Order: sequence, then C-alpha cells, then structure tokens
Amino acid sequence: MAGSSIKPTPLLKDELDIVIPTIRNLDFLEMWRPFFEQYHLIIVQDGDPSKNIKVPDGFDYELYNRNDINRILGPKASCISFKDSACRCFGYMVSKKKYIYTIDDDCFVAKDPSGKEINALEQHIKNLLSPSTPLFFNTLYDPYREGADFVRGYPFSLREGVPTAVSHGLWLNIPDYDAPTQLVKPLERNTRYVDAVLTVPKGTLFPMCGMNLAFNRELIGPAMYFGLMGDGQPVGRYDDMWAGWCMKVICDHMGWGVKTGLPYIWHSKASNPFVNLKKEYNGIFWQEELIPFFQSAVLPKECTTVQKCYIELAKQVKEKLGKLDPYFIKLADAMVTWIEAWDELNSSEGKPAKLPNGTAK
Ligand SMILES: O=c1ccn([C@@H]2O[C@H](COP(=O)(O)OP(=O)(O)O[C@H]3OC[C@H](O)[C@H](O)[C@H]3O)[C@@H](O)[C@H]2O)c(=O)[nH]1
Ligand SMILES: [Mn+2]
Repeated sequence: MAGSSIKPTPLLKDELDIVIPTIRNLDFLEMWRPFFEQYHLIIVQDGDPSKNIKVPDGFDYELYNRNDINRILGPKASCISFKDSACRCFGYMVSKKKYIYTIDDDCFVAKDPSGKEINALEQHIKNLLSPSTPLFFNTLYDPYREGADFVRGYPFSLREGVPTAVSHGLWLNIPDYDAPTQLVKPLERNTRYVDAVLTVPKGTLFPMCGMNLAFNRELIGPAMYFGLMGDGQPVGRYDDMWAGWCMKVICDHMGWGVKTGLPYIWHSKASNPFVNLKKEYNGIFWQEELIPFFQSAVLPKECTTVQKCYIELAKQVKEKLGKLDPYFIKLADAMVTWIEAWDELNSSEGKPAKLPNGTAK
C-alpha cells in the first residue's frame, strides 16, 4: 500500500502557542514551516505600530502591536516594555494555552551532527512532558531519555522526578554572549553540538536566554515577566535574565524543574555589540548585587501559588534592591502590575475576544 500521506498530528498541537517578538520581519518562518505550521502563533510586534508586519501565508496567528497592548491593558500596559524583546511576555499573558514556545525572528532550523534538521519544538515538548531531577544529579544526564537511565547510587525514592516547568534550548553559530564578550571575540561562533539535556539543580541560578525557550504556562506562566527594559529604561537585554532568576527561585520553592541543553537552533544575526553595551552596562554592574539577592531569597510557606510567590518577590525587590537603584522600585511595582494584568486577562471573564488569523479585537 502506498505510504500514507497523512501527516501525524504534532504533539500538543492545540495546547501550545508559539510567541514571537519582532521589530523586523517574519521571513524566518518559511524555514520553520514544516515544524510550526500546525501551531498557533502569537506575534508581538514591537516598535512602530503603523508598520505592517507580513506573516507568511498558511500560518494561524494573532498579532499584537503597541496600540493593541495599550487597548487591552489600559494603564497596566506600562508594565510591558517598548523597543525591547521583553515585549514578548505580553504574548504569554494573552495566550490561553497550557504551553508556550518563544523564539527570536533571527533563529533558524539547525542541523544535528548527522546533518538532520532539528525540530526544536518537538524536543522542547519532550523536555516539558518528562520529569526533571533537581534534587539529585544524574551523571548520565537525562535519565528519561531513550537509551539512558538513572545510574547506580541514584536514590530510588527520587527517581519519579518532579514536573518540568521550563525547557531552555541553546544556539549554534552566534552564541548569546554579552557585549563585552562579543567585543573581545567578534568572530567566535558556537560549533559545538552537545547531545545532552540537564536539569539545573535546585538552589542554582542560571542565565536564561529567551531566544529558544519553552515553558509550562499553567505552572510557571505568571512568573515569566520579562521586566521593564528598552525605551525609557536604564537597562536592556536583561529581560530574560530577570525572568529566569525570578522563575528559578519560584520553581525551587514550588518543587518544579528547569532543563537546559537540547534543542539547538541556528542563531543567525549578531546584534551590534556597541548598542548592546549601552543597553547592558547597568545590568553588568547591578547583577553582582542581583545574584546574591536571588541566591538568598526565601519565599514563606504561605506562598502556595506562583502569583503569591511573585508578589512576595516583588516586595523583597522593593525592600532590598530599591537602595541599589530607584529603578528597582519601579520594577517591583511593574511586577505587581504584571500579576494584576495576568489575573485580569486569565480569569474566565477577562479574556480579550479574538479574531481568527489576524489582529486581536
Ligand atoms: O527593540 C527590539 C529589538 C529586538 N526585538 C526582537 O527580539 C528578538 C531578539 O532581537 P535580536 O536578535 O536583535 O537580539 P539578540 O541580541 O540576538 O537577542 C538576545 O538579547 C536580547 C533578548 O534577550 C533576546 O531574546 C536574546 O536572544 C528578535 O525577534 C527581534 O525582532 C524586539 O522585539 N524589539
Ligand atoms: Mn538574535
């Protein structure tokens, strides 16, 4: 019998949204079409709302520009950054799905060492649907992967693992370096494909990059606020870092896991290191204080939901980081506004009506 031409239904087809921040164009979607076409896209158009962003035919999407964000959130729109990829978190807020995958518009399909095209989304879904092991390190990496397992000495009481909240993918070609590193090593390219998925151990922070990132929105969505960055703010390119530090403290508190490693994407554009240095310089200085803050952050046992954890964290940011710079007082307030907006849009009566395939109502 001739091979069936029926395409298998992609995993989580109706339970996952792909969120793309863009200030450029969406031509990269052509390369992702085989992997993305059956998923719903949420495009967050940054910059000039009067610019028309063309979405390639055949994709099911909703597109939000700054006018839409202002219309939907009203005064609470102040917590969504402008002129920074941090705007992507608006897409997380308006989604109704259980899972989110977010990808930058200069990220393309990479190839594994055998030359096979990598379906990054499929790998992220596998990562999210299998447990994490933050409480005890498995030296053979992901024990739930085909052909691997827990090694001798791994406590059986811990082999069930914990729910996975975040899957952090990596990048071939242009690595996600900060500006100083980019300036020192302008020609460095990441050519090393490491065939591993690791759980970030409990109590350990890491620099989360938003370029190739997936998460369980029902678990950790309210903590995935990408902060106040870009236009009118003293810092940029710390959007995903801020979210990653808040997220990890909350995941550790809630007993959830965070994975990093596969899948790889091919990152094609190196952003301008001098522009990046201007955006980053406060962040590079402040992070020497921010990391000890997050490392020592304790959430009381009364914080039984992500929203409660996040509000408590915002309180501690205001109390302890407000003296570092008044920016953190503004950021702490924006964190609270984010949760208020999240709860407003995600309570049953608060959802904005949507048009299929196009801009929001
Ligand atoms: O003002 C802006 C600038 C960019 N975008 C969109 O964000 C995505 C990332 O932009 P780009 O590829 O130019 O920046 P990178 O330096 O490579 O990105 C890294 O650092 C910033 C972010 O944390 C990002 O996630 C990192 O990968 C891209 O889709 C742009 O169109 C924007 O919306 N507004
Ligand atoms: Mn990029």
